[in-house]
Amino acid sequence: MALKPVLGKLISKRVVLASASPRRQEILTNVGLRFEVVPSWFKETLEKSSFASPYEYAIETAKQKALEVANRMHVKHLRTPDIVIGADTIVTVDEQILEKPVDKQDAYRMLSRLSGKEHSVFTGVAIIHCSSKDNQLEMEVTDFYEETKVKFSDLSEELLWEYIHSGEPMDKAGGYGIQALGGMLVEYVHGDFLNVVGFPLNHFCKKLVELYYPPPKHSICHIKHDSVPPVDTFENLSDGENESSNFAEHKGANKLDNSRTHPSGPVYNSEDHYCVKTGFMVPLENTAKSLPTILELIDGFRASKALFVACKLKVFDHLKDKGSLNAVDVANEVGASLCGMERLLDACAALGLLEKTPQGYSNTDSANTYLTSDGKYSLHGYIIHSNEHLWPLFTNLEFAVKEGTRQNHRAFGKKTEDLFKDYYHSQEGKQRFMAAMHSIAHLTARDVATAFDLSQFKSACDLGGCTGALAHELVQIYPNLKITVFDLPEVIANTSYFQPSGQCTAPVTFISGDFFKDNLPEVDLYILSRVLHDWPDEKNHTLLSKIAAVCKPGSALLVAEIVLDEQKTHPPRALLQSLTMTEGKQRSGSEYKQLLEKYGFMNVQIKITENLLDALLCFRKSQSL
Ligand SMILES: Cc1cn([C@@H]2O[C@H](COP(=O)(O)OP(=O)(O)OP(=O)(O)O)[C@@H](O)[C@H]2O)c(=O)[nH]c1=O
Repeated sequence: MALKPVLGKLISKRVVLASASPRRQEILTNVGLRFEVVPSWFKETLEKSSFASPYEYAIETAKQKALEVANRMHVKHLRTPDIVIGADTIVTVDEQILEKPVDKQDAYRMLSRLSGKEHSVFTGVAIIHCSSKDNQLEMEVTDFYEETKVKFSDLSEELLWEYIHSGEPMDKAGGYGIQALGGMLVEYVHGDFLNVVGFPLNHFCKKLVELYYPPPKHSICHIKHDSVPPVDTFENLSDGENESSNFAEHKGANKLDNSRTHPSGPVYNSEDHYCVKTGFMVPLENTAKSLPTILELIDGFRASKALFVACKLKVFDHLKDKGSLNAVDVANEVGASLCGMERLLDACAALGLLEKTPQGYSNTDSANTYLTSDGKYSLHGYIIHSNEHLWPLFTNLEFAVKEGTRQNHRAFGKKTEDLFKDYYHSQEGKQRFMAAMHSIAHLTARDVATAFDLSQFKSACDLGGCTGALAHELVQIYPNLKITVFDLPEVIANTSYFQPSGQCTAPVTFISGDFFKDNLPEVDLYILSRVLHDWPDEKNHTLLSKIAAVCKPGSALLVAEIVLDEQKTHPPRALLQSLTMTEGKQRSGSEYKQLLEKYGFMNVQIKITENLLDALLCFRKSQSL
């Protein structure tokens, strides 16, 4: 299938997936779609009895999820997205709609209803095209649904509970995940498997074909018995010499239907495809589903380096201050050659980081937010660290893989310990390292702080809390919390630069110490953010034993780390990070649980936040170890 023409239509657009579902993100990423994830805040509380059929409920929920995100992004003066995609998956059995279970008992009720029976999985999808006129948001909604039938084997009580205790059912409609352990419960699947997983990719692509490649009038036909238009392949698509394939220009000809995908709607007939043009087309035999991803991976390093250099030269900072500038001005501001700067600016525009107009170049909203050194969620520090520290390490990745050791000696001519000392001894190195840590901590702080309700805790200590970014967020959310940031003296001495302005910083105090050696304060809640993955087992043993010794029964430990899925293949960021780590390691949810339980921390709860860090909360059990 030549997928590129259809997905290629979205390449220059700002596509937003209004979903927190990691499965949806993965399905769309796997086919090379580039999008941002903005989970919807729409509560799934529509009155089910007011819908004539379950799929109408799923479509309406999907639509509301996407509308909420489109409106929120517009109102917050972020750049209005071009396309917002929302989806909702439900399971229906005996005319009942099953969504995500609220607790284990609920999961039990759902799974025992599904046992031995065939049920339907519906995913409703809404694609919203947005535009902004006079600051008014205009939206055109296209929606559709897909149904897949699934049959479960008879499930014994034992198997059912074992499955529930695996934790898998909790964030999934119907209380199962067909893509993982839940697959073992399934006798057959009739229809699109990915629809069950959470996103009907095939139907989605067909819908895009309908929207972006409307048929010439003579090819319109009506079909009778299918909710899916009969476009069997995407290969014979072209931009058409006289046929614009631009969505906006075609709205009239092939008006977006705001209703269900209806059997009698205008659709393609697969035999009537028109005008195959060269250009964007990739011959069928040379193309593969994964080609866009592979090409992106091949070029990924160029994009990263272009971003790093633009940040290092403070291009985004200059553009933020000056508004729109031409290449000559930017080159002069940063002391670069004109021809080099022109190419860099064009590359940044192509990557969607800058806007290019006849007047010059200007920052996109994302660049202002993330890439300037004083942006609201500035990643500048992390980008500079990536350029100066991680890039040289990755250049030596081949040696790291062959030798199984960190490559600091090759990358920097220094052993790891000496390099670390250097960091802390040179003011520049220290600030750079702290700025990198601060970037990530600040960006993730809200999601980590709200992953669990922490209002019961009165005192907390963030061990290795560095600049206090998480601590400051915590005290904003939990005004009764007093929190201590505990870190090495050389870190604490440099925290003042990172303190938030306009916020009362009194409930956050800083203590110097080495958490491997010094006494830890007695508090209700200990926090380890991005610590455990970094150290070898012996060091974690020392640290967790010390926390366990001082932590009173009922007190808790909050851990913020990337939590791998049980197959340890997701999220890719964590696995790529591991490539240059040799002492520590990334862990799955069950591995963290096991580690924490070993030190007497029970009731381990895990929250996958969809941000760069996930969160785990556990409580010190009452009897001593
Ligand atoms: C049947 C089944 C469902 N799911 C997941 O169930 C969630 C449904 O809930 P939702 O309300 O549609 O989505 P969400 O996860 O709450 O995300 P959001 O879009 O933000 O509402 C989605 O995750 C799906 O993948 C699986 O992963 N595997 C399966 O076999």
